[in-house]
Amino acid sequence: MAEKMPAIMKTKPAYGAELVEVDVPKPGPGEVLIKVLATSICGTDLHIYEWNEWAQSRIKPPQIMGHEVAGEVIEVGPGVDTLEVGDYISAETHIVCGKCYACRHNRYHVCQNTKIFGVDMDGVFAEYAIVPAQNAWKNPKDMPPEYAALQEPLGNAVDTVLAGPIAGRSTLITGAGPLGLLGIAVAKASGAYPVIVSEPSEFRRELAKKVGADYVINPFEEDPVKAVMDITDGAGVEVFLEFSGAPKALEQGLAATTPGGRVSLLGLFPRDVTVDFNNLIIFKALEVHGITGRHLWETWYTVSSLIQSGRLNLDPVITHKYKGFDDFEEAFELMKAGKTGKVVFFPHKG
Ligand SMILES: NC(=O)C1=CN([C@@H]2O[C@H](COP(=O)(O)OP(=O)(O)OC[C@H]3O[C@@H](n4cnc5c(N)ncnc54)[C@H](O)[C@@H]3O)[C@@H](O)[C@H]2O)C=CC1
Ligand SMILES: CC(=O)[C@H](N)C(=O)O
Ligand SMILES: [Zn+2]
Ligand SMILES: [Zn+2]
Repeated sequence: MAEKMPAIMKTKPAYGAELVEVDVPKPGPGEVLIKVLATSICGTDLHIYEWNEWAQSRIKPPQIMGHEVAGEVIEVGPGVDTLEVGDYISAETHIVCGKCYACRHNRYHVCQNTKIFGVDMDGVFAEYAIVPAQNAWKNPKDMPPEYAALQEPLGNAVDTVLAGPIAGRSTLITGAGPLGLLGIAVAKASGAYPVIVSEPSEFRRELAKKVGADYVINPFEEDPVKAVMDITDGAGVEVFLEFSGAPKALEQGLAATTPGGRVSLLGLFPRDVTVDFNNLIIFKALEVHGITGRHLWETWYTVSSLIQSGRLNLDPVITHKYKGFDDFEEAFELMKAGKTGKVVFFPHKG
């Protein structure tokens, strides 16, 4: 195996990233080295690429980017007895402590000492990468690597959609970015109907329909609340799933939710948000869930089963595939322009 490898690295505290040659890492105690078979771009990677305020407050360049991955174990570090060479794995990105109040209440997804790989340490946008053995998830051998890499964001979508009953429920999804598209796939696979999607990008509304949305709305051209009321004969939706991070979408979604309905909030807002709590939440007795990360490890079992069931319509979600990293800047710029669903890199050109 080569001693050097290409990697997409945040080399300096500024816009963009660089494709650089770095040493192939060695696994330390409790770590494995994987050959990266597929790795996909997350919205968080875009924040790091663009070097927004959050990224400036959290990322310490130089650092290899990326955290959505599928790979083959090629070397096992000292003390690792749960994995062996040849295992086909993906990785939970939250490295949790197991000791804090949250972890001791089985709430690992909100561990108070969470470290995230690809965010707080070198990630997986490379030909080889280090994964903590405690974060490895073993994949069935026949799962396509591009699906296996998507399990991490699919976990966010599963926790959002399945935070309450969904089968047979009318559902509004605001935001059909990569995560919203995965949310549509999970909602449809789980029996939601109708699935109504509010999304201003025409490109992404078309993707939403391909994934299985029953109705799509352009919130910049028509009132989504009125559209939802027309579709639901004035009742509103039973379930509102927020995947946009847009304050207006939040307000519209709450107004479109039927009294007593359920709300799951995954989208991250750019700033503090003002909401009419009395009339949009309290007097409607809405059930509201904040969603983050993935429940460890039950969400991974659910995601893997959903993929293996064949009921998740993932192919329309994966809009761009790249062999190697040479065109990574094109990939990031297309994603920034909202002209993609999920973007997947296959690092090895052979
Ligand atoms: N809570 C968590 O653990 C995580 C949260 N996130 C957040 O989830 C959200 C979705 O992630 P991505 O799909 O990657 O984001 P994205 O930014 O690619 O997609 C957001 C979509 O919302 C659409 N949108 C904008 N204004 C809208 C409006 N008024 N009504 C309806 N749609 C509107 C945009 O056109 C875009 O397609 C982001 O805010 C991201 O930061 C992502 C990962 C984990
Ligand atoms: C930080 C991330 O983007 C990651 N997908 C997560 O679920 O926390
Ligand atoms: Zn992510
Ligand atoms: Zn903890």
